[in-house]
Amino acid sequence: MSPTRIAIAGLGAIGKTLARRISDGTLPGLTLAAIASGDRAKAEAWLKSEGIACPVVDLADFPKLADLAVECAPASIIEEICVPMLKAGKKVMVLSCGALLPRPHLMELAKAHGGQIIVPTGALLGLDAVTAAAEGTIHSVKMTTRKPPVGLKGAPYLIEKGLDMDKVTTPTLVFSGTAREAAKGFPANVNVAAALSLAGIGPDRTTIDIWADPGVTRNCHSIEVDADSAKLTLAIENIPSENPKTGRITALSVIAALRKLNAPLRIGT
Ligand SMILES: NC(=O)C1=CN([C@@H]2O[C@H](COP(=O)(O)OP(=O)(O)OC[C@H]3O[C@@H](n4cnc5c(N)ncnc54)[C@H](O)[C@@H]3O)[C@@H](O)[C@H]2O)C=CC1
Ligand SMILES: O=C([O-])CC(=O)C(=O)O
Repeated sequence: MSPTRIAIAGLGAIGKTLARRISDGTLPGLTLAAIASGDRAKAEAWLKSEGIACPVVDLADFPKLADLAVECAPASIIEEICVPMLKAGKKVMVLSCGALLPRPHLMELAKAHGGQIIVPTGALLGLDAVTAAAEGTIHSVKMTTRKPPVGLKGAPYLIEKGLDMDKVTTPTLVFSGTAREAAKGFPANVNVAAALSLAGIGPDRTTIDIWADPGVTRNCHSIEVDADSAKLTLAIENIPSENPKTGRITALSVIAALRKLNAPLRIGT
């Protein structure tokens, strides 16, 4: 069987970890085929320093070079990454999944051309159980996120409300609303809420409270799901990566999902 060719869009905290792990050959049946970066020269210099041989290309070139593209770039360029791949009937693994909520046409494009959008569990946990519960009836899904203020800095919602994260000295509830509203107001901070909503009862019935908490050093998410099959109480404390907004486990979740693509034994839903 020929190897599955993987492209990476975005060579940041997640993309660099992926590039290292795919190129070192520890993921059977996968090869690193292409990378797209916001800064081509910087990307080429980093790849050289790591001894990774991989072309840096334009996003439009992905469909001819790769079978699956991992989107780990700013949410604002999700269309540029997904549209060419999906039109070619290929797969895209999307990390900026909050940006999927206002873009149902991307799912339609996947359906029309036989492509697929894969949202990995990412910085969260329990999406296996939530998707299983969704095959029955889920009554409610509530999430609480608690991050160090620096992990929320720059969010459009905070800027709009004039909330300065440098001035937060006590735990502060900065947002309470639906996953859809959270994805819009915090596009680089709570993709996890979007993933949870897509797994369960959708972005308008999934709710989230976001706390800026100077007392925590990790990105903490807790989830309560009430369903006719089970009651779930889930919690994760993510150690930040080189990007304080992004937990280290996110790239590992992508690697685990990629490993499952061709695995002879597949664990979990
Ligand atoms: N679903 C989940 O559980 C999680 C999702 N995320 C999301 O994943 C995405 C990536 O996260 P990080 O790696 O931490 O971000 P990052 O900011 O470290 O890296 C993003 C990279 O994209 C590059 N980029 C900018 N414009 C580009 C373009 N036109 N083409 C290609 N690359 C471009 C930037 O130069 C940067 O290196 C973010 O949207 C983040 O919010 C992060 C953590 C968890
Ligand atoms: O917890 C993390 O590490 C990242 C996070 O919330 C997200 O992007 O959704």
